[in-house]
Amino acid sequence: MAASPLAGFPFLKMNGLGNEILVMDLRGRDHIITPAEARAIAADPRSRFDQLMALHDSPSAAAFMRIYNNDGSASAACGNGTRCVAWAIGRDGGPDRVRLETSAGALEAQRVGEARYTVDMGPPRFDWRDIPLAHAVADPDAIAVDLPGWTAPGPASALGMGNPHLVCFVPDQQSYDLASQGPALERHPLFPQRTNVSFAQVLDRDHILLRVWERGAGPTLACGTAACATAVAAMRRGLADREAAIDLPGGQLTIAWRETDGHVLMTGPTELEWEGRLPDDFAAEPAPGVA
Ligand SMILES: N[C@H](CCC[C@H](N)C(=O)O)C(=O)O
Repeated sequence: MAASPLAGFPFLKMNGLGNEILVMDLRGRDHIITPAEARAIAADPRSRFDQLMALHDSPSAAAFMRIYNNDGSASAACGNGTRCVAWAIGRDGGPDRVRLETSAGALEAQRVGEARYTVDMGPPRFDWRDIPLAHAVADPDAIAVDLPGWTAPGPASALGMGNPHLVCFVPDQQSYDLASQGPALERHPLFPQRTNVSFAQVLDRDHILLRVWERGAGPTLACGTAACATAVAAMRRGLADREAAIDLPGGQLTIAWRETDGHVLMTGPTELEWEGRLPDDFAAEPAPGVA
């Protein structure tokens, strides 16, 4: 098997509140990581990730980001990963403010501490075609998500942050096991591209407990776009003010839904764990019939 153009390629192993992020800078290269390569990289404990952030050349930003889940699927948004990319571009005297392009639009990240960033994640998407949903719904905040043998705690919210989100509000996290319902809800027929699944417990108008089953990655310690989606859904329901602290298993994000332009601002930390290289004999055999 021919050596992959990724053989020996460097990476940064980072995390955003424990959400495991790999950053690979492919700017100046013309290789686009395939789903099979992403899965092979994730399968190696030395380069494991929840999401892989691949940086490519952009005419209008520091980089265009291709985002991969560890199942090889693509996403147009990753909040924790975006903070990590901003740190990587800004390290060693780089810029404190970084513009990044994605297939869902441009993002601006601003350093607000040594390894802490505020990212303008853009506006939430409520139109069914932008989330996306399989069809129009009467009320995106009244989605019935009962499953065989499981009664949802109430009507859920469907919205997008460049990626799809289903937010279920629960009276207490202890009595709802996300791991048992996550896989089915991720594949809820209303979501043609699957969805990220959030169980949110509103503690106060500025404080929400959140657990997330991520599309293409399963349970993670934190999910930035889910924190954005959950905060917006709570605000739309009148359960939270325009800024809230979101407590995830990995730590806390602050989310603000700005009145002036409707953009969602996410603030949180980044962490560099190690710098590594893919094996010199790295190769990924695509699954038969799959790219
Ligand atoms: N699993 C998500 C992408 C990563 C989102 C999450 N890690 C974040 O920090 O926003 C999706 O397929 O839409």
